[in-house]
Amino acid sequence: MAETTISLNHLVKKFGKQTVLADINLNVTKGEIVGLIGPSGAGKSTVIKTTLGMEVADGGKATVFGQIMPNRKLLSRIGYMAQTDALYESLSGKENLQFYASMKGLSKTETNKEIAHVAEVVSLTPDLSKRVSGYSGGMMRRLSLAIALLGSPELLILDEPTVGIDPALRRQIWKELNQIRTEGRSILITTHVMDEAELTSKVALLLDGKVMAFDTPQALESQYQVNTIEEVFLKAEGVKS
Ligand SMILES: Nc1ncnc2c1ncn2[C@@H]1O[C@H](COP(=O)(O)OP(=O)(O)OP(=O)(O)O)[C@@H](O)[C@H]1O
Repeated sequence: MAETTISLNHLVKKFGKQTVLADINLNVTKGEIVGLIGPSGAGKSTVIKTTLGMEVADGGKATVFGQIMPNRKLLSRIGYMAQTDALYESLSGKENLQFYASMKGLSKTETNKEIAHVAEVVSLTPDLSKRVSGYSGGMMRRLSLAIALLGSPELLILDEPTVGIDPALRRQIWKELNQIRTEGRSILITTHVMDEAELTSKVALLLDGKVMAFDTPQALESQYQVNTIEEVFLKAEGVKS
């Protein structure tokens, strides 16, 4: 059986009186890209934050690499890209990467090699010496993604990594994500871009605080008798109301 990287069992999360996650069950196995989709406000970021232990669950269990989260020791094995960028704007792109590489414990040689690679993946090589305060929103997203990729983590958790990124570069980034998958590493990714959901190993559709559907894109399309994940999404939402 494939090794489980993330396992969410009956996860519950409330904010005050609002139950955002009612009963989340989801597994991500080694070498798999799992796409988390759902309407705005469905709780995708909350799933991610609870998985990482940044939010404390009100019920259920989140394990990563077989260990209950939060667990600080595991964080060095996880590359996380949040929806909001955590960048040092007075530093250059390269200095930001160097800072995060040192946080991840990379050696000087590894740091140089890794920075060259991740900057290339997100097409930031010519802009690395510029201060981040002069970056566009899309460039900041790309730098955040490059930081998450640093050190080849076994697990990547990416919250809408391709927002504000043009189609050609998006394609290049997905090429890298596929490469990561073939290396046996795992990815949990949220997206609003349904074309991207088609590229995942499995799609989890989040509705009403639950995972309403979880399967390969092809299986979901045949189950809902449609041709695209976008139609699955619309049909699932329609069935709800
Ligand atoms: N820290 C918080 N305190 C109170 N409410 C919160 C908090 N974080 C999230 N929520 C609420 O939980 C719900 C789910 O938010 P979340 O950001 O997880 O949704 P999402 O599916 O990621 O949305 P989007 O696609 O728009 O990014 C929303 O109603 C939001 O207002």
